Amino acid sequence: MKQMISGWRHVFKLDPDRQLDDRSLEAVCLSGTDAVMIGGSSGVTYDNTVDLLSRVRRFEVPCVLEISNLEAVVPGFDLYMIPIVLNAGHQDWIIGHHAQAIEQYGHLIPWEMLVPEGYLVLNPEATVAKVTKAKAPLEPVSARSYAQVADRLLQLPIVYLEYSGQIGDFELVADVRRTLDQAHLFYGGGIVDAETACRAAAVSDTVVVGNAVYDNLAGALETVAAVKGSAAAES
Ligand SMILES: CC(C)=CCC/C(C)=C/CC/C(C)=C/CC/C(C)=C/CC/C(C)=C/CC/C(C)=C/CC/C(C)=C/COP(=O)(O)OP(=O)(O)O
Ligand SMILES: O=P(O)(O)OC[C@@H](O)CO
Ligand SMILES: [Mg+2]
Repeated sequence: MKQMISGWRHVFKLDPDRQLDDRSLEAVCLSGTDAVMIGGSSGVTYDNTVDLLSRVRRFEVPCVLEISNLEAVVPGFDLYMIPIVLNAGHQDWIIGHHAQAIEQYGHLIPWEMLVPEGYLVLNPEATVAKVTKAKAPLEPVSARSYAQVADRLLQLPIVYLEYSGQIGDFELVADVRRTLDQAHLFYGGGIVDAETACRAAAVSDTVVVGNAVYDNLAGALETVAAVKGSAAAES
């Protein structure tokens, strides 16, 4: 499981709550990206998730579900990504919903298919920040400390610096990356073209591109080659 993710440099995140026509979806799936992640912080339902999964499954690209809502857990994905929002303002988003999920589905959970993600939500204006009442923005020293909780103390395989909807502070991202021991660093937020993608690729392990798919597909598609042609962040 971790081996699969450690090879990912570029991921497109598709939102079941947004419309994407067949030609655009085909371009995304054949773009050379390493994976398509399906998820969003609001409006995700069982029906719109099944629909998007079945459309992506016409292509060979790996497809994973990022669970944000228990009602929208659909079988048939390659992996299930489980966000743990480390700087959430309420424990529900750190472990509460997770415990409830296990209480409800414990015997049905395919543990080997679950991948926990230690999220740091860093754009206070994003829907995800509002939903989770995230303590954001964070000073670099706090971001580094949260990241080390995820990486060293909890041994999470992924630290996800989430700036959804906004370009991040790449100095902070680089700083966090340098503190990591074993976790893989996902960066997401505001990547819209080759230039922004190269900057993110230089300081992270995996670059996630979401909104640009819907807002500027040509720019979004440029990000694949840009990320894959960039040297990874140094360990
Ligand atoms: C095979 C099979 C069917 C197995 C099912 C077994 C099962 C039920 C497993 C569940 C196990 C488990 C522990 C589940 C956790 C359940 C859960 C609801 C946890 C909470 C997750 C969480 C913290 C969600 C908060 C929101 C969040 C971090 C979402 C991630 C996606 C994200 C940030 C999207 C960005 O959103 P976007 O809409 O783009 O934002 P903008 O509008 O700002 O752009
Ligand atoms: O939508 P954008 O801003 O590209 O962010 C990508 C992803 O990190 C969202 O969860
Ligand atoms: Mg979005």
